[in-house]
Amino acid sequence: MNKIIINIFSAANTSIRNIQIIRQRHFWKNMDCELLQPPCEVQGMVELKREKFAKAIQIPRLWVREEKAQKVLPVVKKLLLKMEKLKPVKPCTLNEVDGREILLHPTPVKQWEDLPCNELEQHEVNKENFAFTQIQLTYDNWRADEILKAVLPKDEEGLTSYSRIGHIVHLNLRDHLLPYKNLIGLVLLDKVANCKTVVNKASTIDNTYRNFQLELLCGEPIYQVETKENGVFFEFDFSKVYWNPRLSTEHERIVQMLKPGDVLYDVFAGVGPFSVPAAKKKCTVLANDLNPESFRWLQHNLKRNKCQQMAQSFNKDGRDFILQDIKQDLAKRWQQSKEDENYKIHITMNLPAMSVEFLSAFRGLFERECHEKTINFEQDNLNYPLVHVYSFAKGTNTKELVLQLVEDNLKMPLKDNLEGIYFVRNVAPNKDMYRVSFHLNKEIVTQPIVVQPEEEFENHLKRKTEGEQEDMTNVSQI
Ligand SMILES: C[S@@+](CC[C@H](N)C(=O)[O-])C[C@H]1O[C@@H](n2cnc3c(N)ncnc32)[C@H](O)[C@@H]1O
Repeated sequence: MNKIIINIFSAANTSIRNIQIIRQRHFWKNMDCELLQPPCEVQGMVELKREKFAKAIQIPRLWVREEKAQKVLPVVKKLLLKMEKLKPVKPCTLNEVDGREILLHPTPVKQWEDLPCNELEQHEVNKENFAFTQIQLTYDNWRADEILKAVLPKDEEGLTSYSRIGHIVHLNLRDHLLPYKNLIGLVLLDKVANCKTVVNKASTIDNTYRNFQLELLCGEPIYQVETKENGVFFEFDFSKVYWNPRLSTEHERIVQMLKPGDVLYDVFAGVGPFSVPAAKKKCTVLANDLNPESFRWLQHNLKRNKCQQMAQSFNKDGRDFILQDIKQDLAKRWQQSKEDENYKIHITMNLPAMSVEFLSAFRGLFERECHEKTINFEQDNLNYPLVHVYSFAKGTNTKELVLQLVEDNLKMPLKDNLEGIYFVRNVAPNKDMYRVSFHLNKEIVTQPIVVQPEEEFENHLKRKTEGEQEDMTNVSQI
């Protein structure tokens, strides 16, 4: 089953140019036609009463003899009334003659003259074949977005999107929509194909393992899902690990950079959206996550995709992973480094609220080896990893801000070794997620951060206050 992010009011995201194209092609939006909207009494409904959506309306129709139907249908195809669970063409016997009733859209067709009359008359279909007929609309005839548009307050932003993770629909409802949460859940459960569970993000992600705190809105409390991202299968318990389908494009960007034979060190691997496709691509992978549940599913997903022989997985703090496992693997590679080596080494660090703080672990990582000359840092072709570190930034000049954050934490400016700063996604109004990609270099890995005694004392105080604040508020974001 696929994960998807659905913009349920897709027209809201359609550019003006696209709307014009749609108009030229003669597609009429049902919700622009009052007659085809749900009854106005449903506006503001908090408890879902499906029967309140029943509505009888008069619709233009053509009746044609059975033997003429095949010729006539293409002539009026663009004018058909299209709604959920409604067949616009139905068998219909009139005056004991077998024929078809063709329902037409009431926006473009108000009278016989609105039809391509000349063409129709060539098929012996004329004004007598045209009339208005009554049809009964029900809750079943509208899509989820149409139902919600009719119900939710008109003066505030409606439900614009939701995420799909296997059978789970995941919402992040704004405060003004909370009174409608049960109704929204039921409508989605009714209307989204294969949906069995609807959950709402209960609060900001405020725990170490970054998994969403979920509130079950309706359906079964089953959180074990199977989903597919970029052609790779993932299984996990959505209530216990971090998974965000909105990152699938970014995962794909990184995986596309990798070639068979490359190396990936994934510091905050989660259930493996970078590591599993990389291992599948025959890269050597060292993947780590602190959350024992993520670690378990990471191992499972490597096996599930038959690539566990390419990967080693670790369940420890990211700093220890850098200081111990990345260091050991890199040291081995650098000691055995050959002239014609052409694989690349990548390091992914996706814990955007905090990843930058782990960068200091690279400073002086090989100070001793440099000093003792067990690794030759004078050689030109040393294979320095390309680090992809993710960070959030708020306000304006966000791109400059993330670079500043990286440099502040590395305590070193990025110069030629800066590969690029890339916008990943907008996380909240005024808050963006970025990737800063840069190469480690000799200065970074051989020169430790020198902390002045006063600065050390200040940092100690700062860490202490920050720690206390975090304990008190316990709030941070993804
Ligand atoms: C934002 S998620 C990213 C997961 C995955 N790489 C992705 O792109 O979807 C961050 C991950 O870091 C893990 N994590 C949090 N703190 C950590 C730490 N100190 N050391 C290692 N992993 C940590 C969490 O359990 C979570 O799986």
